[in-house]
Amino acid sequence: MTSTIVLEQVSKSFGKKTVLNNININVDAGQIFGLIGPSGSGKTTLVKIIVGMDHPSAGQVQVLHTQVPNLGLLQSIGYMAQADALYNDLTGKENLAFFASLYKLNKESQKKRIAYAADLVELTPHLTKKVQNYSGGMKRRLSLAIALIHDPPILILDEPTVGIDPELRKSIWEEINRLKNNGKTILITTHVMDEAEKCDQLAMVRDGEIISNGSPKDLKNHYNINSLEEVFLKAGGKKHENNRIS
Ligand SMILES: Nc1ncnc2c1ncn2[C@@H]1O[C@H](COP(=O)(O)OP(=O)(O)OP(=O)(O)O)[C@@H](O)[C@H]1O
Repeated sequence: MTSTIVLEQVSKSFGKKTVLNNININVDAGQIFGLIGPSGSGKTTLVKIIVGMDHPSAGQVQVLHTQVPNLGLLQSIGYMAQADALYNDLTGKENLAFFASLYKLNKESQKKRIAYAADLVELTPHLTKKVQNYSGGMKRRLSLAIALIHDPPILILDEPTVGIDPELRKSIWEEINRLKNNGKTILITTHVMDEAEKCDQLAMVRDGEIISNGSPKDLKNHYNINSLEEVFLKAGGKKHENNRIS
């Protein structure tokens, strides 16, 4: 298997506060990799470091065998941040077109990709409305569509389904699986344990450290319990053990 995202001994401090401590991660192409952990555990900081928006205080990050940060890599990464970065004065379609042009898609591909991405997140009927009139969930959906607009091989999604209703959440997950089957690498952060179940590999983050990792099944077998929720609670109490289990 080819590793498309590799983190080696990544640490990050803000002033005297260490928020990530010696993180090692390998994500293969065609894999859904889930980062799960409580609020404030360091998931977003980790994701920003992978995208190149933040620098680690120590350690190395490579995406597609290229050292991060690298401007050229942005073309290969679809990033959905936790806070929506949208232009409120523009319509949904204009937002999509703006990002498509940043990625230098030609007119024909722009049209196709906008139609695909808007349809995926069920925003087609709302494309001509200004984003300032969108609900919170619609903004999240537009952000997801933007992350997908240039058909990148790597998708990094920071809590993509927060504020999205269960039916659409289901269809988004179907699409995430389809993308994975097409060889894309998907790294996702989530608080939702039934979403964690859908990942091929998980890393549980707590207080800036990976306290446990492996497939959902590995994690459950290791702790001899049936639900990831319980694994999470149990693993949290054993922070200092070496919990590499696969
Ligand atoms: N720019 C910053 N300066 C100082 N501290 C920061 C900064 N960014 C993040 N932190 C701190 O780093 C820690 C990890 O934050 P982070 O946002 O990565 O957590 P998270 O796991 O993504 O949380 P959530 O699930 O709520 O999004 C927190 O204690 C946060 O306050």
